[in-house]
Amino acid sequence: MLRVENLETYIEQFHILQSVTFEVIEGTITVLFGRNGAGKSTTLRTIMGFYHVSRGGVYYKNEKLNGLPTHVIASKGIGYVPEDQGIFQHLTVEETFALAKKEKDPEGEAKAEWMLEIFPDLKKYWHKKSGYLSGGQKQMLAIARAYINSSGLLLIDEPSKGLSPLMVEKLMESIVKIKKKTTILLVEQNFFMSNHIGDYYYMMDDGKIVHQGFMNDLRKDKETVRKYLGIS
Ligand SMILES: Nc1ncnc2c1ncn2[C@@H]1O[C@H](COP(=O)(O)OP(=O)(O)OP(=O)(O)O)[C@@H](O)[C@H]1O
Repeated sequence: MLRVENLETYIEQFHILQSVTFEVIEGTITVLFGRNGAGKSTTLRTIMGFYHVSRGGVYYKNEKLNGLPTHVIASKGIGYVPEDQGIFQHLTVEETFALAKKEKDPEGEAKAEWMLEIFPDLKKYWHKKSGYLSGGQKQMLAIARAYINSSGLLLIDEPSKGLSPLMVEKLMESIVKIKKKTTILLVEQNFFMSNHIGDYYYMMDDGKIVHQGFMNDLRKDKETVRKYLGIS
C-alpha cells in the first residue's frame, strides 16, 4: 500500500534519511522503531511532504507522492498524527470532529460515530475545549481526527509519548481495533508497549533501516532489541 524507496532527506545541511526503504502492506500494522534521533519522525514528515525528497520515492497505491504538496498528499486518504498531536486547543471535541469531516465523504458521519465507540472519553467530553483534555484524551482526539479525515492509511507518530503505562495500554488496544478498517504505520521507541500490536517492524538507527521482519520474530530477538533500543 505504501512503499518508500531509497529515501534521502536533508534538513538544512544535515543528511538525515539515508537510503530508507520499507513497505506497509494493506491491512497490517507496521511499526517503525528506533531510539531518539533515529529519523522516525523525519520519515513520516517526508512521506507527508513537509520535507523535500532529495533522492528516492514515496509511493501510495503505486502513485508517486514525493513532489506533491502536503494537502494533496493528505487528500489521497493518508491521515497523519504528528508527535505533538497538532490539535487546536481552543476548539471543542465536537468542533474538532466537525472540522475533520470532509464535506464530500459520505462515510464521514459513520467514521465519526465509530471513533466515539472506540474512544468513549471523547463522547464524554464532547463540549470540552481540546486544550483542557488530558494527554491521553488529546492523543485519542488526534487519532480520531486523522482517521475521520483519511480513507486507507494512518501514520501515527509516537502515541505513547508522555503517557502512563495504563493509558498507553488503552491506546494500543484502540489502535488494534482501528486496524480492522485501516492500515497503520506506527512510529514508536517504546518496544514493551507496542510490540504486541504490530505485524511487521522496521528498525531505524542513524537515518537508516538496520533491521526488519515479523514482529513475532523480534519479540524473541532480545539482542536486536537491546542493541537498537537499549533495552533487553
Ligand atoms: N528541524 C530540524 N533541524 C535540524 N535537525 C533536525 C531537525 N529535525 C530533526 N533533526 C535531526 O534529525 C535527526 C532525526 O530526528 P527525528 O526527529 O526524525 O528522530 P526520531 O527518530 O523521530 O526521534 P524522536 O523519537 O526523538 O523524535 C536528529 O538527529 C535530529 O536532531
